[in-house]
Amino acid sequence: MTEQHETPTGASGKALGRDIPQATVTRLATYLRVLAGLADSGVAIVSSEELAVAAGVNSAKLRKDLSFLGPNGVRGVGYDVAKLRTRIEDVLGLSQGHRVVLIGAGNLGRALVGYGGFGVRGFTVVGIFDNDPAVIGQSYAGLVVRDVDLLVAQIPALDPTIALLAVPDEAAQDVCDRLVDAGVLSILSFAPCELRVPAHVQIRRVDLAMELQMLSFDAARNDAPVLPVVAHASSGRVARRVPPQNHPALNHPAPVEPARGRPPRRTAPHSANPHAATPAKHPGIGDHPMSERQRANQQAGARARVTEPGEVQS
Ligand SMILES: NC(=O)c1ccc[n+]([C@@H]2O[C@H](COP(=O)([O-])OP(=O)(O)OC[C@H]3O[C@@H](n4cnc5c(N)ncnc54)[C@H](O)[C@@H]3O)[C@@H](O)[C@H]2O)c1
Repeated sequence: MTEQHETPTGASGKALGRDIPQATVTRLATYLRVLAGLADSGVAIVSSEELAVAAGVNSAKLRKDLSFLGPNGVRGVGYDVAKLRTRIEDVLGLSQGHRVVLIGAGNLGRALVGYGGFGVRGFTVVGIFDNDPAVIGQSYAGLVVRDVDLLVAQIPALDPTIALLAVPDEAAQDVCDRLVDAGVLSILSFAPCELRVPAHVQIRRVDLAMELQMLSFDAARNDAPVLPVVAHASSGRVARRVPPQNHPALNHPAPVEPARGRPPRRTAPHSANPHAATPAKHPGIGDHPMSERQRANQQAGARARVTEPGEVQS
């Protein structure tokens, strides 16, 4: 995500009476996503190592991030998933949920309001505005598109906390000004142009073309073939998928001969060709019976990695 302007201290920092670095806020959103998955799997307690692995950060960074939330977790036991989730939601200002208005019911706008993931995360679209007579009055996601000329008059009743801007570039500043006049304090713009807002208004800009350019640059810099890539929507971090055989998790050392005198270690039968590229088995997984918690955590970790297999941070 391309950050355009932000107030120096986010709402989360204000809520705690202390500053939380923006990078930490971004990672908190990732932890929240992982915790939601753990909770769905019935996991009640999670260790910092498990949570860190599932979130794709090292555990020291995770502990540092969570230290901004005040006392959390029990040494040697872990974090209470439900409590930590509630705490992060509080800090991110998500506890009450958000009411969202969309301006621009075109290709992108309709896709956005049709995306079910916003509602699950507490973002409810409460109003849609457009200026095209052919679009006004149409229904999307159960909402009738309103005339943008009524925006300033109708915003107070809708009481949105966030506005999504999905209008063409040339209309973006005018609509942005109207939103500010109507008292909207947070705007997420998909128009790639710069927008001017007063200092008390937070605006973030999603410039997908710029994200693609950054990936292009990354590929050129590494003089590598362009590989499938993933972008972390929550963090703006860009990652490159690497071929599975290059994934660090598969770079296990070669088997070591058992020490003389010790009983040989039981291993899976070798393939006929000892040099065949069989996938390395992750130590520990499958070797020992797992507790319910470990199994749930493994699933959660796997799920978290499903969208990011073989990635390395660039
Ligand atoms: N579609 C994409 O994949 C995509 C990707 C990245 C960025 N964007 C950006 O998102 C924005 C929207 O793109 P799109 O493809 O949905 O465009 P679109 O033309 O399909 O939709 C734009 C909508 O905005 C409405 N509109 C125009 N002027 C308006 C105004 N003054 N007030 C209210 N509504 C107004 C139009 O009637 C239309 O319904 C653009 O700035 C575009 O650059 C789009």
